[in-house]
Amino acid sequence: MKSPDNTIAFLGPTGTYSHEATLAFAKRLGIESPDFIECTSFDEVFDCVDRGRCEFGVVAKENSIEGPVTATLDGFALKSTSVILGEEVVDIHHCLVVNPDAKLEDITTVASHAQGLAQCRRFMSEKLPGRTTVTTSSTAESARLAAADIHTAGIANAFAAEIHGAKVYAHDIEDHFGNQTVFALIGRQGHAPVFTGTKFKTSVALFLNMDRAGTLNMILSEFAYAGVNLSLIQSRPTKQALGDYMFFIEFEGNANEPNIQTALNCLRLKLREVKVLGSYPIG
Ligand SMILES: O=C(O)C(=O)Cc1ccccc1
Repeated sequence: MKSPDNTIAFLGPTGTYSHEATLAFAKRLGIESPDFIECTSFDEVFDCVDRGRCEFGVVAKENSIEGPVTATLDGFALKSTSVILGEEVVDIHHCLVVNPDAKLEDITTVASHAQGLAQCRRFMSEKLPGRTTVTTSSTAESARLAAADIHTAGIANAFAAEIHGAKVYAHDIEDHFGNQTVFALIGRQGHAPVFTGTKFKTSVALFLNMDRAGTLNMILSEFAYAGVNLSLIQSRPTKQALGDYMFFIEFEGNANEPNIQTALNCLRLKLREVKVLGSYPIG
């Protein structure tokens, strides 16, 4: 039986980009022999952490081509009580992976995680036009499918191809040079900080009272007045009613700094909820 301590949940199986981020976090945390829980979705990672099945989880937060990972933002904002403890940037180099006996003309279907498919649209329309696309739970899962079926190609990294028995047909098939994804290390609500640093970033989810003119302007003014530099603002539907949105905001600084506490307390007076998702070192 695994102990929750030193156990990290991530989007599996072995060979995903999440796995790579998880190994980097384990190293930074100084965990010598971590136990892992391989999940089939970011939702499941949140569940594992929220229910105390593991101490840590790893979720993809933002991609340089596709932008914020909406499943993760929704997890933080609407579902989970987990907090962000740190970030790790992973370089993403996708390969087209196929069964060792497959030729390109055998391929009728291209499978991958939604992020993988979205990051390789140009390659697919040039080299594999008109093929059926299938969304898999992860990139490494698509390598596993490709290894088992001569007609299915996957989009995954070379390590995933190697361990799941697929062959790399083409390297670096992503649409843009410098494709990177930021992963978040998460822990249960109230988890003590695990990383130290000099520069911090804070993530918050803001829920409005009602749809009123000037609310976004008011939110931005509080941050501007406190001299807080925003690095991300994203609106997401609350899923309560059409047109009902919340804001996911990230800014430089730590939630325990006085000017930031003042800004957040002012927002608490005017908004339905201010959920601090975590302050963690960057850079
Ligand atoms: O499926 C994976 O490997 C993941 O970790 C999710 C993902 C997919 C594609 C780019 C970045 C993260």
